[in-house]
Amino acid sequence: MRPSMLRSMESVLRRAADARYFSSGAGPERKVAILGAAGGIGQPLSLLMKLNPLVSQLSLYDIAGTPGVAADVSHINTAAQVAGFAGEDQLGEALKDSDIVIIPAGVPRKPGMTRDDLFNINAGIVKSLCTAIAKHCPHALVNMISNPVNSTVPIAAEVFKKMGTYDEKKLFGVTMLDVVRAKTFYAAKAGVPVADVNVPVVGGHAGITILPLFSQATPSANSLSHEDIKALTKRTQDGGTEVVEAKAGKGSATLSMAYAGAVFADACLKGLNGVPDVVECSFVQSNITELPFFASKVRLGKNGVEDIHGLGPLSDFEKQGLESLKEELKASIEKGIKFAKEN
Ligand SMILES: NC(=O)c1ccc[n+]([C@@H]2O[C@H](COP(=O)([O-])OP(=O)(O)OC[C@H]3O[C@@H](n4cnc5c(N)ncnc54)[C@H](O)[C@@H]3O)[C@@H](O)[C@H]2O)c1
Ligand SMILES: O=C(O)C[C@H](O)C(=O)O
Repeated sequence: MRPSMLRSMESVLRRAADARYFSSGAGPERKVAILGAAGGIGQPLSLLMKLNPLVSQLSLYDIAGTPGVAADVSHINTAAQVAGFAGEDQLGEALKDSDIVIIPAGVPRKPGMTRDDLFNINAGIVKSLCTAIAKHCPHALVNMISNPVNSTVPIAAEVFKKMGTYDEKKLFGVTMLDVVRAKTFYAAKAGVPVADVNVPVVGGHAGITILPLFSQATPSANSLSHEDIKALTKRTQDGGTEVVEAKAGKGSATLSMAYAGAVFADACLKGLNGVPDVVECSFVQSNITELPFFASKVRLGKNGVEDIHGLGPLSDFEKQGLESLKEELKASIEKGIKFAKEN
């Protein structure tokens, strides 16, 4: 038998073994903490993580309201043990021994606001939560949802550096909702089954910094015109604003974000548990461009980020998009770093 055939058989067998291992519920013990668990994203995300068989302990923290959310979710007959924690006094206990911390804490946008308008409030929230993470679970993977992600991830990195716990492989800006949207919009336009679709989304998570690479979408749809691709790109970049306007003052995406956050956390758990070839897009410390943080496909493994994929071949339209996003993304990253250094 050829070595390449042997290798691919080995990989099939490994996947089958993984599937049996996890579906039996016999995986390693994993604790997931959600900070901001009583909020619009936090509640449905708590529900979805309670349904995940890879989670053994689910720790729900917020400044208030979490005992109720935890009691409610805890009645679901799945294996994860749920505990609710409210108020700063209980933050340490909520975080202790966590493998993954998901952060949807902070204020959402109202119509007319940019994500950067949230900076003044959310930067401080993220800073204090990350300080507590560094103290109580310094080895956890951190999934940052709070906006503006282009700045909150650099803030988290600086806080961890100050505390001496920074590991760039363990800090993720959650940009999965951009991928979820790009897949949905592309499938509808191209007339292909949405479950089969893959679209990388790179850059950052705000307006033009969100760059979907439809030229790399699969299954490929040659029927789409340049105008179609431009419109799909714009809709993906404006997806958050579409929801903010439709909610008319009652917040931003919560349900689709909870779904996207749960998919991304599941990928992180699979990576930690040694499942091979887990690849998702995320905003991470990166050197694939001149910017210090950048979203692209990353392979997730036992240490968090195992590999950062390059951008791959880009269309002229995407090359232009890449150049156009750099100035704004650089400024948002620098704003986060400056805040963390000065506060
Ligand atoms: N990354 C993304 O793709 C994405 C998508 C949607 C929303 N978001 C962002 O997620 C954040 C939350 O959105 P939401 O709709 O859930 O808002 P929300 O107001 O409904 O919930 C936020 C929760 O955070 C809690 N909170 C505030 N300060 C806290 C602290 N110090 N510690 C713990 N919890 C605290 C609040 O009590 C509240 O329960 C916003 O910043 C929003 O912009 C990001
Ligand atoms: O748009 C927002 O403010 C929330 C979030 O970043 C989103 O993309 O839905």
